[in-house]
Amino acid sequence: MNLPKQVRLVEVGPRDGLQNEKQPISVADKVRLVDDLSAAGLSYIEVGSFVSPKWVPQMAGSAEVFAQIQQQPGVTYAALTPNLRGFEAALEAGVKEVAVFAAASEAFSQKNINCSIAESLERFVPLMVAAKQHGVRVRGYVSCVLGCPYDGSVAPEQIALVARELFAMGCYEVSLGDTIGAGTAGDTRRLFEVVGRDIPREKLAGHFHDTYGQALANIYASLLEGISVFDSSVAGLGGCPYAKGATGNVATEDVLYLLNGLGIETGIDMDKLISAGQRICTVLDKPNGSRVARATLARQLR
Ligand SMILES: CC(C)(COP(=O)([O-])OP(=O)([O-])OC[C@H]1O[C@@H](n2cnc3c(N)ncnc32)[C@H](O)[C@@H]1OP(=O)([O-])[O-])[C@@H](O)C(=O)NCCC(=O)NCCSC(=O)C[C@@](C)(O)CC(=O)[O-]
Repeated sequence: MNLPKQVRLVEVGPRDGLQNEKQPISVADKVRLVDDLSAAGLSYIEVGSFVSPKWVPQMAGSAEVFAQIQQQPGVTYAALTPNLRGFEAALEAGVKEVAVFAAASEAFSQKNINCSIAESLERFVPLMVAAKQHGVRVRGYVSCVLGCPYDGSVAPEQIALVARELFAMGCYEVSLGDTIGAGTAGDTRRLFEVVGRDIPREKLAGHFHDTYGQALANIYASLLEGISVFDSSVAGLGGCPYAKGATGNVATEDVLYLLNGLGIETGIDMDKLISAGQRICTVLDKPNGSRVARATLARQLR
């Protein structure tokens, strides 16, 4: 199978990456991160989310972040919205693209958004109607596609079912999330093989957490299945508040290194990306989760 010539990276660091941080992060630092990422050539950045501040306190300042970032032409700045209320808040903040998120497992759906899968899909209907009225594009997520922290394994057919529902209600793309980062390359190929029977592969994306160190192998397996959109987080920031022990998303720098080595175009500048990641790690006072960034920075110090 031919690998795709171009890949789009969806940078989720400012949202998925920071949502789990316990320490307060200033709006200025979040804004700087988003601006650094657009300067590095990322064309899609998930900036924040409009969810209950009681559930995810770190995302409470998302409207201020949207107000202060320097929006660049050609860059999509998106927000996560779980319901109509979140969508309306995002709209008020000037957001032009949102994402809805469902789970493939009942237990995770309850823990994450306090309702069943069916109820979550019902909640999205008025949001989708409002999004259409306002010309806002909606991306979809399905969590727990390679295992659930509460229910264990989830059948690919169940994931296909939820993904089909999201398409049917108007999502233009659905990202399949290995929330706990436990999947293998074999699981990944089977997943896209099953989900890809009903949904064109160019409308699917991969979202891999790196808990078991398999994310790059899973991305390569996805490329072999014809997937060309991947979510990643600068410096490997993150973890999900409702998936204990799950580490961050695969680091954007590491995915870029893989893609550069395969001669696949992304339009991203590695040096600027590494600087962006290192800067936020300094702010958070935590080690850089990207192996490529660590190796590059260590070489520069020699
Ligand atoms: C969905 C709810 C709101 C349901 O929460 P609920 O308690 O069932 O809802 P509710 O309608 O009863 O509302 C409860 C309170 O929240 C308020 N509320 C209601 N909606 C909003 C809103 N949009 N924005 C702000 N506030 C809101 C509402 O007004 C009320 O306030 P109170 O009267 O108690 O003061 C809640 O469960 C929630 O916010 N969950 C957050 C989930 C989340 O952000 N999880 C992390 C992101 S998902 C993820 O990381 C996975 C992903 C996407 O990356 C892919 C992967 O890796 O798998």
